[in-house]
Amino acid sequence: MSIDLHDVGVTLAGRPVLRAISAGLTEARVGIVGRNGSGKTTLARVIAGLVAPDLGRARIGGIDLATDRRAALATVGIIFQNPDHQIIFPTVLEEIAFGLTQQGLRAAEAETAARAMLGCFGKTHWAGAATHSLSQGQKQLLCLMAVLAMRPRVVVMDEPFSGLDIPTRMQLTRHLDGIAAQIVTVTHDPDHLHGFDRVLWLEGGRLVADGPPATVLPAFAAQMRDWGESDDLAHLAG
Ligand SMILES: Nc1ncnc2c1ncn2[C@@H]1O[C@H](COP(=O)(O)OP(=O)(O)OP(=O)(O)O)[C@@H](O)[C@H]1O
Repeated sequence: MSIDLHDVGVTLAGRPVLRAISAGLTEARVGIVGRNGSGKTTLARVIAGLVAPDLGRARIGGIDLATDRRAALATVGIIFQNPDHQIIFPTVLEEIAFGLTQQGLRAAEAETAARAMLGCFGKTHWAGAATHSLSQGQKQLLCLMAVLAMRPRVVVMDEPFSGLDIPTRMQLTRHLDGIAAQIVTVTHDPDHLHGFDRVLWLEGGRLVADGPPATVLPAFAAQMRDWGESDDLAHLAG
């Protein structure tokens, strides 16, 4: 898929949060890095069609997802930073089946497809489990399965590893490695972007670097270290 961002600007509560972001993203794995408040989540939401740019335009495969919600549901899935903000149903099966019914499947078809998705991850025994009883890592995996069940061509993930212990993170990474969809991952941790094809670095809502991880990540890490060692809090993102 081609994610086309052309001069994207977003203003929230009277403040510019994204400014003149332009990029054509066709790579399979794209990372978005930046400090707290740099605009990463907002850009992820623009790409997922949840936030319409105030300036410029954002399209995926030529479709403007902010105005065509039906196309958005069929094309792109988003996994939020906190799975508790995403999960709404009492059981795992219902949670996965919901998106499928939204896409037009009958209840029985959706349930069959949801069970098949659980099977892909070796989790058929989770079907009747109460969603509130899952650990954070299990909830992240549930959100991933719920999104993948809808067969999106693009998956946007906002800090998918926050709050996960190392084994859970490794398991989730293995699952993600096998996914054919284009993945856009937001993170402030360069270590989470091994094997990625391209990295966008945001600072104060602007794109300050865009290129291969081997170029962008060392520069980003060096700048973060510099600011971390400085006592001048004027560097803090607002
Ligand atoms: N709904 C909103 N209304 C007003 N301001 C907002 C809103 N959402 C985000 N902002 C502001 O926009 C800026 C960018 O926020 P965003 O969440 O996109 O950054 P981020 O890089 O994802 O941060 P973090 O790493 O802390 O999650 C911040 O200054 C934030 O306070």
